[in-house]
Amino acid sequence: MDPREAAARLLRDLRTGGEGLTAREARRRLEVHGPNELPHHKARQWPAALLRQFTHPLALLLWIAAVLAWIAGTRELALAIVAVIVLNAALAFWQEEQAEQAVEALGEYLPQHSQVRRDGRAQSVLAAEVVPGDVLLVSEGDRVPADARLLSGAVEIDASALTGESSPVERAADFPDTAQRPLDSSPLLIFSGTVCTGGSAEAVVHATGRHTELGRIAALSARVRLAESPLERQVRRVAWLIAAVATGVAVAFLPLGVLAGLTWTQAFLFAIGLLVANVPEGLLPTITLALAAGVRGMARRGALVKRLSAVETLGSTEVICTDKTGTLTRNAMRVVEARDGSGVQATPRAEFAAALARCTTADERTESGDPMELALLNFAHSVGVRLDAETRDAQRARLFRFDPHLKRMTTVDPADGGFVAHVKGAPEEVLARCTSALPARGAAQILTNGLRAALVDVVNDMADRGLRVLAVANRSCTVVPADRGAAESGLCLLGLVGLIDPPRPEVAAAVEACHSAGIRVHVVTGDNGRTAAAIARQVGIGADHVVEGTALDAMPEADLDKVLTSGQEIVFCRAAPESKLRIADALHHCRQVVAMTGDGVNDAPALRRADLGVAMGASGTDVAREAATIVLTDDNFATIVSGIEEGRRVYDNVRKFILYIFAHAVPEVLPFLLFALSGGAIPLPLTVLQILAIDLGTETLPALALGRERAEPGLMDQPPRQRAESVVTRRLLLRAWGIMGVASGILVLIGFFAVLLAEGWWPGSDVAANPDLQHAYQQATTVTFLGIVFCQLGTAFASRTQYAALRDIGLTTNKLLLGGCVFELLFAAAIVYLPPLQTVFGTAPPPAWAFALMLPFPVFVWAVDEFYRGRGRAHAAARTQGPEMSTLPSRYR
Ligand SMILES: Nc1ncnc2c1ncn2[C@@H]1O[C@H](COP(=O)(O)OP(=O)(O)OP(=O)(O)O)[C@@H](O)[C@H]1O
Repeated sequence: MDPREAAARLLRDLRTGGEGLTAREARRRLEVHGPNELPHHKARQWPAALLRQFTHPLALLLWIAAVLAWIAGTRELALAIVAVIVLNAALAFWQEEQAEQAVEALGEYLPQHSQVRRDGRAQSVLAAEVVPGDVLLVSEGDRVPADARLLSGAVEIDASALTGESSPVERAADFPDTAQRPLDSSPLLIFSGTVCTGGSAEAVVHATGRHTELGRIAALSARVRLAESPLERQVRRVAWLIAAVATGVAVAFLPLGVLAGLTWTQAFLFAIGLLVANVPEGLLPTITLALAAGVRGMARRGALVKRLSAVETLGSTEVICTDKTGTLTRNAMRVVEARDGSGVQATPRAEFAAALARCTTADERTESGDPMELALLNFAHSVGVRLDAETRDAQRARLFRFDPHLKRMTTVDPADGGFVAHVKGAPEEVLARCTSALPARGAAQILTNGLRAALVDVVNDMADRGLRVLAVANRSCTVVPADRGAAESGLCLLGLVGLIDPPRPEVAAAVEACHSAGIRVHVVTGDNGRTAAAIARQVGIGADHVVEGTALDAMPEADLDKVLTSGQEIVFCRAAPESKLRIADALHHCRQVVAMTGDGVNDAPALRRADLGVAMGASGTDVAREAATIVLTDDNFATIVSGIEEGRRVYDNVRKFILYIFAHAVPEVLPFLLFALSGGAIPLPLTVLQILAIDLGTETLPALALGRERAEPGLMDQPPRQRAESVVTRRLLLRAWGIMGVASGILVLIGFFAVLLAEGWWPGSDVAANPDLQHAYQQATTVTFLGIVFCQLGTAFASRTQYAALRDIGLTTNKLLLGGCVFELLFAAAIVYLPPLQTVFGTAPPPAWAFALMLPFPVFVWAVDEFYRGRGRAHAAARTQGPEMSTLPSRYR
């Protein structure tokens, strides 16, 4: 079948007609052709993904270490390293699978719908259920769900997803078709994956699912991999840095170890151990998983994130530019006030109500269409005028759609042998085109300057009360006007309507949360400045400055930058769709991280330009959803704020486990330094395999559990993180190494020496030569090992907060961490008490009193850090007594 053959033949070949299929036939075809989806190619890729885990550079470093250990004759160490590689690869593979699943599962939250004609009427069906032979109704903002051939109408199509060509192309049912290949563009065909950016058309579907052009291309191209986020990139860099330092330390240890009395082989093995222990190979997948968990958390709260990196960007959001209708307000419009042509409150005359009933594309019966137009239809109905949508559309002679630049819409309808143009739109636009006005009673009067001024006052008064005001006008004509200009001139003002759209109840609290989190909220709307400012103030947005669209257009870049960095909250009103792009651009230039909402086709460029494009899932167009990074399933402003909180929490948690993992470095390296610096007079307090047991065994689960920590109190009371700030800060290093690391290092050495000295050891004694001392030495290294495990328990609890006190979050609130600690202790006990493991790890059960000595270790390590954090809070509180109180985060107060 050739989709370019004559329409009638194609319809016959597809066994359908202009009225579409019956629902029953569509169901049958769905059975035959399968769902209109592209096949997932997930499972086939896993061997490659798993293999990647064994061959990434850090793993290769470990392989080299294993081979060297094997050559040096220590099979045990070589095998242990291979075990480490395998375990890590398995864990990383699992973590990445989880992350991918989290992102893939998002599709289920937001199924795409398409308009088709079935059983002779238009209806919305799941895009996955569109079948060949369906008649599609495509209009502005829709994603084309399948390959189809136009039957009537004309559309503008953005085919960039398919062809890479960025400028939209025209497609019309009545264009002559001279194209060579379909994709280059027969003017009659529209393809799955492209989007309609203007116009409307009907088209019959001829291919679905993998039989579409998109399906053919998708089958050829490999799966898109998760793009690396800046955080992951940063952490990768940190991981490399640490690997380089570990290698450096290991190489430096070689001569030092030999000088201290080790043989070259021993020193060599030791160096390898140090290297293996400190290469942070598990760091990256753990972070990917934390981000993916964040994606899941956000999806539960109604924000679908399309890229992992958006989680962290959300956390650093500084400015939100939001729409008004539907996002701040409920989008439940209702007419509450009507005025006649002279501005006096009155019940509308028949002409006025007829204009409302005709100048619309909404359908009251099916409740489809613009909510504002539905509210107007409802109002017309309440004053006695009702017109069924099909008759209205059939009678209409001409439609000039609502244009967001012109802010008005017009229909030309038949009346008394001639025609009437019905116009509605923003009052200033309509008034400027009126020459007369019709009062509630009597004949039309000339629209004098005095009356105009009075009407403007009335509009302002209504807008100040938060009402959206529309002016309605008409004009009789004998023939259908040739163009928009002719239809919309010399009008007679029929009156004004005021619509109320109450704010969403949860928005005020969300705005307040933004303010305490140091985030500014600007409103960008096509509505009147007074209305927008009134609504903004109702929900607590400052609206310190109102910028009209025309003023914005005339504003030089430098002035716009100044306004945007002034710290004020701004209402941009009567904004053209392009204004959003300009604002996004300016904020980007001022290096402010901006989340920008949008729902229309025209918003797509701004959504792409903003750091975070936020599209409306319920009311937005497919085009906006495609361009955005985040889709709100409930269109609610408050959901953005929940997303920001979630983003901050995830980022904080990444820091928490980096802190925890870093803290063990000091108590592990200090013993070696001591050994080397003492020239061997002090025996090595910790063996290589014991280090491996800590880093790659006991610590893994508590670290993962920290990635799931709940939000810390005061999280939303601090200013946004700076874009340039690294995930590893100086404060983090101070806490990890300088505070908890040093405390742990001292404690474990106390334990080690206490056991040795108690058994009669003295510096310089040869522990290998004396059998009694040999056992004491094994017990002492075991105490070092256990000491580190105990200290890390304290570190884990201290790492749970960055600023807050542990009592503020509760000791037992992270159940996963409690489980992780139990695992840590059981693992350590197995290494100390199970005979086969004793042989491998060189451990011996220490005396009971040593346990009594170690018991307070966790509390001590936690307490030093608690004291440090407490002092930080006290300092900040003292500073906030100063004049800059309001600029400091309240978590310090
Ligand atoms: N269907 C319509 N017919 C006629 N005029 C309309 C229509 N919709 C909106 N207008 C007028 O155009 C103005 C801008 O509307 P538009 O829908 O572009 O604003 P918006 O930016 O979406 O507003 P908001 O931020 O409130 O969602 C409105 O204030 C109104 O005066």
